[in-house]
Amino acid sequence: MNRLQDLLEYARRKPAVTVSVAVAEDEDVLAAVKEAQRQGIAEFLLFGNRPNIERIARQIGFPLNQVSVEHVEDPKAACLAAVKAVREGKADVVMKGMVSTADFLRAVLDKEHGLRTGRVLSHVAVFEAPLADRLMLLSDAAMNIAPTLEQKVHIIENAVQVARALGIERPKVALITAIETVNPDMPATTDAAILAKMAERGQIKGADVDGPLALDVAVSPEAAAHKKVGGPVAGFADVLIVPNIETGNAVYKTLTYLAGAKIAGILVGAKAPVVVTSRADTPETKLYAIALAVLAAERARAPMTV
Ligand SMILES: CCCC(=O)OP(=O)(O)O
Repeated sequence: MNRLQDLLEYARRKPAVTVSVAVAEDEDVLAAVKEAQRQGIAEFLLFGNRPNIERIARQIGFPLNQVSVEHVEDPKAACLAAVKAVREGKADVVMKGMVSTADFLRAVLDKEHGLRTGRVLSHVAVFEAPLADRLMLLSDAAMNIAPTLEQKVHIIENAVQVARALGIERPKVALITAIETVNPDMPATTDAAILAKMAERGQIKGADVDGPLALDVAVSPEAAAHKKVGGPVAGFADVLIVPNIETGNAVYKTLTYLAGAKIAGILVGAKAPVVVTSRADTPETKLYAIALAVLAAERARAPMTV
């Protein structure tokens, strides 16, 4: 797959999954739901304020006759109800609606009703940037605040799993930092060097992993040549692993708002795929994220070993 459009086409060919949406009372969320349903990608269970959902649906010309709507007034309770629908087997995927990521994730991580597996959960965004010739991945923009070295191993593994599901056989993973040398005053560079060595020694499998690499060197062969940085990843990274949530979230939103990129984001490592986009993302972005969740749900049924 080279374009997010390919992802949509893939999802259209698969049997529709059921998506439970937490706090669905939002025009862009419902526009994405409407389009995903029209394209036969997914069916929906909506949780949230029913009168508001019905009003917005009317405004955008979306008859709700094929959608289940459950009235849950309180947004946090709506998140929990949407997550529980997955736990109870009524839905295959849960999706964040018009609610903060923190409130939504609290429900996903709920000890009793949540979707924890014991694995590290991480956010993986797939993006199509106007100046790139391929799909690339970014992690983690939304879940892990300041991951430890061990958590970074799992973040890489989760991203590699998604990359391979997209058809990137052996992803090139760049560990993003500010510089290309190890500086003990910059812990992200020492972590990157350790992770690169771990991959070299087979402790991280299925990918070429290199770092520390600054973003320009990771994605631009010209920048890599100019700075004389070699290696299997420099200039051709498929996956960008950032050191913390601030970097990830800022890159995600820079791609969206300043670079004109298309983007799709989900959480990996839970019992089921979890669609996590920004509240301000467009219906198109939310639709791509649903399609990515379809791919992840499909792969969960027939897992690939990394
Ligand atoms: C993947 C981005 C998550 C995020 O930042 O969500 P909000 O913009 O809704 O806070």
